[in-house]
Amino acid sequence: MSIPVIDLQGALTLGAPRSAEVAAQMRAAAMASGFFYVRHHGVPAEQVQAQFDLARRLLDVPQATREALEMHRSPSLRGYELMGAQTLDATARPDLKESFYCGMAYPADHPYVVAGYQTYGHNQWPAEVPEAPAQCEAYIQAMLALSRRLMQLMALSLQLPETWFDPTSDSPMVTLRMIRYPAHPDGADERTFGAGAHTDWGAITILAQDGHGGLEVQMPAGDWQPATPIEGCFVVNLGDMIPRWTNGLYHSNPHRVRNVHSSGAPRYSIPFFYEPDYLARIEAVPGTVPAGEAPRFAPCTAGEHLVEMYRRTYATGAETAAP
Ligand SMILES: O=C(O)CCC(=O)C(=O)O
Ligand SMILES: [Fe+2]
Repeated sequence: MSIPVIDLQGALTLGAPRSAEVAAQMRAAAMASGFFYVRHHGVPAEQVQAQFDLARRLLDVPQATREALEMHRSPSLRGYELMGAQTLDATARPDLKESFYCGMAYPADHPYVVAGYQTYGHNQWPAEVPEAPAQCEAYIQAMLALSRRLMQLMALSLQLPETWFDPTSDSPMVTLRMIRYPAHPDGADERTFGAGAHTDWGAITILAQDGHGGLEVQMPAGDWQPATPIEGCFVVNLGDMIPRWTNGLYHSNPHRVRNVHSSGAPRYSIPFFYEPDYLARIEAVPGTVPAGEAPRFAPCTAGEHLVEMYRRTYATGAETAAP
């Protein structure tokens, strides 16, 4: 089994002619590995390239800046993740990666910012990269539009009205992360990873990766397959909220990274994590719980779920954090 490429041409707007065909392809992928590539996604190649250039500048700031803007200094866990700070697979060594996190610029008087909900507001930007806030906000808006459309196609794939999930997206929790993986060390043991095996926690992840490769996905049979970079495509994968929403019909599969194919160069990747509104209730949608059976997951809010996942993978004891 391999990871399918889904062509979004003719399916990028509500009711577009290829929507049903694309929804059927999504359903098949979601019931298998929970991973697929998207082609003709509407985001210009130049914008993606510019984001990689920015990632390099953001991660090249002096170490003192990275430490001063360390993510746990921000109530919403935005800023720099230092090398080795996260352990995505609790049985492995700390991840060999560093990253910069940012999110949507919600205004200070937004009720969720006022309430102090994690992931709302409070970005930390390095003075060395003055173009970062505006450029990241534009990229986030492009990713958010694509995420919302993918959620509409997912609704369609579940025989629901295309707009079914729209009300859960009023004030979404979104995280943009720019990651750098150093070359995998020579002689590294089998417990060493750039990102240890994990499932994503949210709804949809849209990943831009550079040309090196290194991402591997665990297929339903248990084997690990490379998610080889494909020019012009994003990798999309489903996070843990989707099995909750679909009573386990759709999957969020484990994946991991080892930067072993880059001939010693660092690997950059830019995942965008789309999660619904903090207060959105995540429970099985109609048609997914067989008659006479109880739902497989207890209902929860999206915020409760996310906060718990950050707590589990960062060793700092902070109440809240994202893969
Ligand atoms: O870098 C990658 O290719 C994947 C990163 C990832 O899985 C994550 O940040 O959740
Ligand atoms: Fe991930």
